[in-house]
Amino acid sequence: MPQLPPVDVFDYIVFGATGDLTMRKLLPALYYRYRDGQIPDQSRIIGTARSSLSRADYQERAEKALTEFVKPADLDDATVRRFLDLLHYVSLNGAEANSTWPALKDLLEQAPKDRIRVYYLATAPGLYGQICENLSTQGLVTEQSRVVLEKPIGTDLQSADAINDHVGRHFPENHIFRIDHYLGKETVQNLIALRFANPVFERLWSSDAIDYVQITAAETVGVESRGPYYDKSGALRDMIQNHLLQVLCLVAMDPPGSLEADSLRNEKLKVLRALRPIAPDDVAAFTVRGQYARGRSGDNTLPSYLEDLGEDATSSTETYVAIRAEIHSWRWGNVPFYLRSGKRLAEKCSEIVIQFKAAPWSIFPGTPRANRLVIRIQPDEGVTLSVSTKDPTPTDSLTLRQADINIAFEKAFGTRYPDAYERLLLDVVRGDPILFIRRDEVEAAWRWVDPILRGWAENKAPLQTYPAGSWGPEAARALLAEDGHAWHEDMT
Ligand SMILES: NC(=O)C1=CN([C@@H]2O[C@H](COP(=O)(O)OP(=O)(O)OC[C@H]3O[C@@H](n4cnc5c(N)ncnc54)[C@H](OP(=O)(O)O)[C@@H]3O)[C@@H](O)[C@H]2O)C=CC1
Ligand SMILES: O=C1O[C@H](COP(=O)(O)O)[C@@H](O)[C@H](O)[C@H]1O
Repeated sequence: MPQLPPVDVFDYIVFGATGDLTMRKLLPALYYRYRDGQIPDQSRIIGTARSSLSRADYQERAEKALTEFVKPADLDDATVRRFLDLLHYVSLNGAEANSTWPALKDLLEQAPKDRIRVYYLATAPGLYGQICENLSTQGLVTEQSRVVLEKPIGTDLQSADAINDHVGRHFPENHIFRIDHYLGKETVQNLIALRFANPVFERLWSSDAIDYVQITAAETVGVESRGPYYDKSGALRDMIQNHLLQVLCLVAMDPPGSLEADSLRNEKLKVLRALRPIAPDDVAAFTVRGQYARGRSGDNTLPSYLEDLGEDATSSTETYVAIRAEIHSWRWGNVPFYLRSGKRLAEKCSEIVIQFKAAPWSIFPGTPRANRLVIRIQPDEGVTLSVSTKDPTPTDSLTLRQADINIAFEKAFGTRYPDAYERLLLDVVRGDPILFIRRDEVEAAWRWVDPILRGWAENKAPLQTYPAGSWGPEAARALLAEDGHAWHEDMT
């Protein structure tokens, strides 16, 4: 594999450094980039959180996280030791301008002033504005500083605006990196290549040839230890407002003029603004919200969401969403985009299904079958085009059989598929914003989501239940059946 060039020396300051995201995703991603020689040894990773820990305690936690979340074959003792040497820890309450900030200031000022600083905010979004204000008051925002904001930014348009305004008072827009890790997934980036480097697809990419589109992000895991966050968020804010809408933008946008960040973002924004609003009174017709009940997987009983939350919990938070979206544009008139995401579903699978229209007339026996393109985001990243071919079984007539043209990327290219964060974390150091979200995109996404949340809050769509380990509520099947369509797992 070609050696990637190292980035410039940097200080990565992670707020929320003891949390789930840092341990499960950020540290493993930085480890892989370090192992591959992309991170210079003089760089530092400075963890901060309120917990009182020594540097050695933090290094110990980080080592445990690497053991748990990096493939054993990729862990090499000497490299792990050298990586742990990059780590520092400062105990600090990001929400308070108290006496703990000077410790961070002292540490940062040990490095040359022009060193790249990345402030990564992996805390609850309600803290983003205050942390940035404190950084600014302490004189820690240098010309070479960037800030990374994790999703979801806010809980609705109003709170997102307030956060963006607050952060924007201390960092210029081109130094604010709003991360959505779905954009860092190889197969999501590959959508751009697939669509705009292969005219064979782009020429068919509209309502002329496409019947409908499905975008799914299904998880088998439940809410895990993130109950306190998730119960206030729910699947619509956690997955649809950001990840699925971003994927929808890449599927639906017009060709950007270039690979410049703003060129791409302008096209995505047009899609978000063309989404047909779903008014609170329409949520029953266009959305399904569900929560997992106790279910089964093989011989195992799977707990309900309420059991996962803990003793005596009550909640009407949705762990599943399905939406019939429409894009009001010349290209996509009359093409439904079905979006769905849920926890404790039957399979872990994120994919896009492009269902083409059938031939208008068939000279073959039986009902004509339409082509289908499936873009597998994860796992088993790849693309499958199903086509009709002649059935080779000797018969006296020419009958058809479905077959797949399949590319499994890892096998085809013989390379490991890096986790999305590996790419994105170093894009921030390089100052490359193409895979990050601009403020107006976040706002347009909330503008579409807010009325749905309002309709649900007014109980205009009942909360359905579904057994853990299933494909979600029956009502989600009915949502497609009304259009004469079916979810991928039900397609014949
Ligand atoms: N976990 C995931 O898979 C994903 C998470 N995200 C986003 O990342 C962010 C973090 O999520 P996650 O790691 O799951 O959350 P956790 O609850 O696991 O971690 C929160 C972190 O913030 C720290 N923290 C809390 N309050 C303060 C404070 N006042 N000052 C400084 N640090 C504080 C906590 O440490 P302490 O208590 O010691 O202060 C802890 O390190 C959220 O915005 C989430 O939406 C986005 C994508 C995926
Ligand atoms: O942002 C989030 O994403 C994960 C799912 O990410 P994936 O890369 O495994 O598909 C989800 O579990 C989490 O709830 C959400 O906050």
